[in-house]
Amino acid sequence: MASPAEFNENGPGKRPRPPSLSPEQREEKQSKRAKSIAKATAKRLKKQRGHIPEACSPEDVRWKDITSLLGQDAIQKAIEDGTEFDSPFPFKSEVELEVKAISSHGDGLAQSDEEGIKPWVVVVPFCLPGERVKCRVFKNDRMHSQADFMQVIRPNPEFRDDERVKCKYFAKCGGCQYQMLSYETQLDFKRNVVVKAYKNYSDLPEASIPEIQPTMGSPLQYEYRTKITPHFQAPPSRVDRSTLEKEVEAGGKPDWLQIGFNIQSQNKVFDIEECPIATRVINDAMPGIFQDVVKSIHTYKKGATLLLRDSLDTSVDPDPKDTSKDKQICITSPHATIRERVGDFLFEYSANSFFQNNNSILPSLTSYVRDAVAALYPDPNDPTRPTHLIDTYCGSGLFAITLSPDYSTVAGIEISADSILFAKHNAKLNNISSEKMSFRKGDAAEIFKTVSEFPPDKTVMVIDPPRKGCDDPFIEQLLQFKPKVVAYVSCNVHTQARDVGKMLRATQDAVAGEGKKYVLESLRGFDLFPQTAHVESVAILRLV
Ligand SMILES: C[S@@+](CC[C@H](N)C(=O)[O-])C[C@H]1O[C@@H](n2cnc3c(N)ncnc32)[C@H](O)[C@@H]1O
Repeated sequence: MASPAEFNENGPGKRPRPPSLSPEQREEKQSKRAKSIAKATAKRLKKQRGHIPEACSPEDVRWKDITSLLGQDAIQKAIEDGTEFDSPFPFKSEVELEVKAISSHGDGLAQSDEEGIKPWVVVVPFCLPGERVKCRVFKNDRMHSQADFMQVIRPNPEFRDDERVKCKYFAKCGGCQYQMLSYETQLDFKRNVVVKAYKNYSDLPEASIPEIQPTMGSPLQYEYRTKITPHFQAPPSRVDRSTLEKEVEAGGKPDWLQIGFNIQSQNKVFDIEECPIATRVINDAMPGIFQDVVKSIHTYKKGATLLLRDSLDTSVDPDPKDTSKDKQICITSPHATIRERVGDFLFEYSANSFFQNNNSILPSLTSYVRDAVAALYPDPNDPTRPTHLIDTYCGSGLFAITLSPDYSTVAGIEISADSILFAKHNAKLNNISSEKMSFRKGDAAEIFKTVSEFPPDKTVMVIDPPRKGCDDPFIEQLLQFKPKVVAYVSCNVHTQARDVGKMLRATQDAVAGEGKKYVLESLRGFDLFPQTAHVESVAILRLV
């Protein structure tokens, strides 16, 4: 027999019908429900928004790689189910996974092969597609986790040969994760980064993107880096300064003092004795420089970053033609002047300002840009051949000076006052007259105010911005000025793809039917940083 609770006017086992609500009560109830849904949605969106990375940021580039591995359907389903943040791998769990792909930053993208595990990617450094790895999860994010590499369980011999690794800190240090690869494979992987960048960020039809050329390799694959910046932390507060002073005077090195680079994925420094990608003079100078830090560590209140830069000896008079007195030295003062040769040109710049960090590839890089533009005008008597060059984001004049033999008039612009002083000095050093070449300090977009006498249809514009790429006012003014050729050199192929896409699309829309639009003539990656996943890229655009 049914109990009173089970037996009611609606019949046995049925819930009692709630008393009917007045219209006001119903309205109040609906409004409460709407508010609570809005609050939950806002909370959820806030959580999600925190996870939506800025376009072209490293997180966004990684997300594109993850999306491509998981597929849009799996992501859409997880969003609909509200499970895109529910990791199957708890924090600190140790898991064995299959590496399915490599990200644009050189990390393995791994997945579980266990049945029933939801679509999820684990980003693991130091492993390669086709390998089985063991890793420890340290962060969970949207549809992916990040993990520390622990061990390769099943290597992929097609790619990996650990005998190739030259650095004793491999997999402890966060850098140089491609050392187990042949150099050929490193260049292939980097070419694929350029391919993906243009696919994901240019928003251009496939037909507008030329076949991406093989990545230009670096003549030196170790001992190439002309600048390194190891760092160390200040004495902990528990340490008594005078005891410390006595300890270091007696030749001791406190255990807590580590001078070097950060441990992979940690904010913790480890001691280094060498850095095989840094030049020989930097490695030779390193022990003495570190010893000076140890001796004076009691004087530091904060941690510090050291600067070690390879330079020609600047106590010798500079001579672009005479290399007989060239001697490499290691410079540590940020206020010193650094000197380098690039092909037949000599450059000087302030130690604390920008200069490319791999001198060995600079002649190939600069002559590639020069030749790629010249190749568009194979006939030397072609009256349409460009005569004017504008070097934007010019630093101390690298492209303006090395390309200058092909042009009658050259202008450069750069935001750093120091670099502009050196650009002017470098023009003189290389015997280029101030009538032919001028530099000014300012935001890149300001160049358009000063080049009114430059004929746009005979002007080549080099663009070499920082990682964030060009800002919109710059691109807008470039599109008004319309230089005949644009050579876009970039240390971030993703922002380059975005900017090149804007330039092509804008001219396509603005002058449809008139026949004046930018086309992408060529695209090529440059390996300025062998053993790392980083790639630079040169895009040549022409107005046709
Ligand atoms: C990637 S470096 C290239 C420098 C030079 N082309 C070279 O290869 O040595 C980018 C340069 O852009 C400069 N820069 C950054 N923002 C700028 C801006 N808004 N306008 C002009 N120059 C800028 C930096 O100071 C830096 O020298």
